[in-house]
Amino acid sequence: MSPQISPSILSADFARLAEEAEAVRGADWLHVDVMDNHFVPNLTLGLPVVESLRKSTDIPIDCHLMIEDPDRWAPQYAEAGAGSVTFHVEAAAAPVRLAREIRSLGARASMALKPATPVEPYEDLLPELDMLLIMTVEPGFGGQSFLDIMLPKIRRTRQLIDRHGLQLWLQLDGGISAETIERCADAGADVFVAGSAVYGADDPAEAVRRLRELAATATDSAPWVHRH
Ligand SMILES: O=C(CO)[C@H](O)[C@H](O)COP(=O)(O)O
Ligand SMILES: [Fe+2]
Repeated sequence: MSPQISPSILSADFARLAEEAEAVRGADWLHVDVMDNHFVPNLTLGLPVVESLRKSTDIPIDCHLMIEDPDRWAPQYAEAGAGSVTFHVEAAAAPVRLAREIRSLGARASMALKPATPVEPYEDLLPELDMLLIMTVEPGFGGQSFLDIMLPKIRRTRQLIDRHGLQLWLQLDGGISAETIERCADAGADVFVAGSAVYGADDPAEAVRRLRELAATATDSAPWVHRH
């Protein structure tokens, strides 16, 4: 799959969200970070904002739920019209049931792993998912530095996906920029969240194009691509 970019509105102006969505026209997704001040030490926004954003942009919404009790809340984000709903496995009581429920409501089901959560225990769950999110910072805040120590996990996950012949997307979130995206694409990721690197740029739409181009160039020369 050619690389996709999902700008994170965590780094946007929350008082002008519709305009901020327009500023990244051409992006594949709009990444919305929902934080509850329990699962992570920060508080952002919730369902009403997602419902409003959905009506004010054509860009599909990629909801990243950093909340406790996603089993209760995640389906409501699918019902609110999010195109993709990501829950954290560390918070989910029944991840398989939850992924199936999200899918049954018409959204893509995605599961996130914090940096210290290994992928291997979840190998058998992967067919239930449309996307796996590997956090490349500790969740909670934008603008943190990319954790290079995640690269081996990204490579191992790509190998697992390929070994099982799965179509699920591999998303990274945290510290993705023009400086880091190439090594991430080379390691096997194909969906990239970028907050500060996009909304901190003079021209956010141009920043999205440049990130996509850098990832595509790195992917073209990555050995894993040719195994398909
Ligand atoms: O989930 C997140 C933080 O928990 C954000 O999506 C992420 O941090 C994006 O911001 P940046 O690209 O600036 O790191
Ligand atoms: Fe996020």
